[in-house]
Amino acid sequence: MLRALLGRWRSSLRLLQPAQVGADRAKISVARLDHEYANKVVALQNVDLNVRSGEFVCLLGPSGCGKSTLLYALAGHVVPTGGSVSIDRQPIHGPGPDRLLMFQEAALFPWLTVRGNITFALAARGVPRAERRERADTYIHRVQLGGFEDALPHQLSGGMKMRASLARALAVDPTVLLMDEPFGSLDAQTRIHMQELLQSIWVRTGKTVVFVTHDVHEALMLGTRVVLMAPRPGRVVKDLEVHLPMPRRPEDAALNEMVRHVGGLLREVEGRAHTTSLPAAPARVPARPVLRPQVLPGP
Ligand SMILES: Nc1ncnc2c1ncn2[C@@H]1O[C@H](COP(=O)(O)OP(=O)(O)OP(=O)(O)O)[C@@H](O)[C@H]1O
Repeated sequence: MLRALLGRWRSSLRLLQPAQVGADRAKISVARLDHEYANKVVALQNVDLNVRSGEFVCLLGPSGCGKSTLLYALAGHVVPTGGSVSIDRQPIHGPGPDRLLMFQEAALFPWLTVRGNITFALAARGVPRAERRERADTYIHRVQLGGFEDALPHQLSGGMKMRASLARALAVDPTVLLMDEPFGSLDAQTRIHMQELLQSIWVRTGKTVVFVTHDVHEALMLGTRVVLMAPRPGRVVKDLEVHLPMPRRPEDAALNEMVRHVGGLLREVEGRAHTTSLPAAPARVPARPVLRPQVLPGP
């Protein structure tokens, strides 16, 4: 039984080599990305990442490893100090309507109803008035908020606000959805519920999603890929493809075996980060760090 289980999770998690997702086939292409903040912190160094259309990529790593900086570079809110980011082979020079960034806060206008928040966003994107209400209601139902169309944000729970925010994000139909720990402030049960909801919506829409988290279980519940990052300097250390069928259940045994394994990798990264002595102003590390990936068995 145990052997069968181990066999199942091992064959479901594969180490991905950069060449396996070529830039030519990628929806999002990040090449040799560097970012150094004004205070000399090297948030990202030499990051390569290609994301295929319809992938759900989770950026996982300890605090300070550059997950958000990478996400904001994709959103166009951070202008990297080196390298390039392109979407559909078009270089990114700033924010654009093809990408939508979601945060931990639902960021709803408090004076607008749930429907009003969504129709406002649709108006801002140039959706004709006649279409806005119907489209808003479609997504309100999709996130299971039917009956709350006319509720104001203060009348909603944290999870409901996040569902409203998700409905708004989906209604404007970006090509790429960028999510920065969106469920980080929710209680454990609501968080699981939101993960299940997001999964079912993703299965249905096939959106390209890049999702930042430091929670291994969340990454493996949601991701078709988990990109493990390490800090000082921020970099990618492992790119893992997750072949577990969707929808995934939080209690699934194979998923939880995988969580234990990836959790071990994360602890290794965290351990190394803590033993690294930091100079007061971290200098730029000249070469890409030597990685010794623990190669997982292939298919
Ligand atoms: N605006 C900024 N100015 C200076 N340094 C910054 C700025 N934003 C982030 N940093 C630094 O860059 C590094 C990467 O930060 P980033 O927020 O991208 O990491 P993260 O992995 O998302 O962390 P967390 O999980 O804590 O949000 C950190 O050392 C952080 O202190």
